[in-house]
Amino acid sequence: MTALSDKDQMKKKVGEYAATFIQNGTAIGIGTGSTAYWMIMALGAKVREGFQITAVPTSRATVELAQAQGIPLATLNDVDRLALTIDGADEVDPAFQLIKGGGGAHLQEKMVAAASDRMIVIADEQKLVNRLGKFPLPIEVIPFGWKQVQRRVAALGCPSSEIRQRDGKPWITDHGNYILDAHFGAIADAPALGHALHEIPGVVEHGLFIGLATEVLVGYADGTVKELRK
Ligand SMILES: O=C(CO)[C@H](O)[C@H](O)COP(=O)(O)O
Repeated sequence: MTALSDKDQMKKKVGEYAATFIQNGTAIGIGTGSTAYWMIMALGAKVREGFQITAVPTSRATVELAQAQGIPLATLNDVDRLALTIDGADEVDPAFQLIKGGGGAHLQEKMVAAASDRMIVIADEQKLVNRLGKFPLPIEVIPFGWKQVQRRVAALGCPSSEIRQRDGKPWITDHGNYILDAHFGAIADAPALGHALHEIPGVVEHGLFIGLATEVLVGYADGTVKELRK
């Protein structure tokens, strides 16, 4: 097995640490991405030791990973509320506002987080920012007429954006849509921008997570994990 990079070590530490927050007998949301991967692997080990859990996955990729680990799954329609969601992020600011959607799963991730009593964000230290916006903001859009959405996004102060591509073709989300990656630069008022984006016909969901994260766990290069408080 190849050695993990320093960054992957941070992700592994924080993902595994987060799994210790999961309580036996609860229903939880499980995130998507390379940090959530380690939390799901650790959860799989707990399940094999007899832990009783029901997990609502946030993407098809997470369904496959969790199934391979033998983690019992449910859909969001099967549950009333979730005790906890654990998920990664692309950027985290001091007010625990997030940019998510680097993996294009932010639509389901936001629905699952919103149905959860707590959202624990797991991130390596490189994800911490003073102001959101260096990471391009993922916006899930209906393929029909997406250029109209792009114009409206530009009018909100976004100088450039592009449809996410794979192998020269638009990358398609789990829900059959495109992702518009919008380069806003430093975002002065994330809640206001989030509301404005929701006013654009054709926007399905954007990657600004406001008022959802309750706790942030950060993995540092020295191997430590810190729990941030607001
Ligand atoms: O929002 C996400 C997927 O839609 C991920 O949580 C985010 O992109 C962070 O991913 P990673 O842990 O691989 O850096």
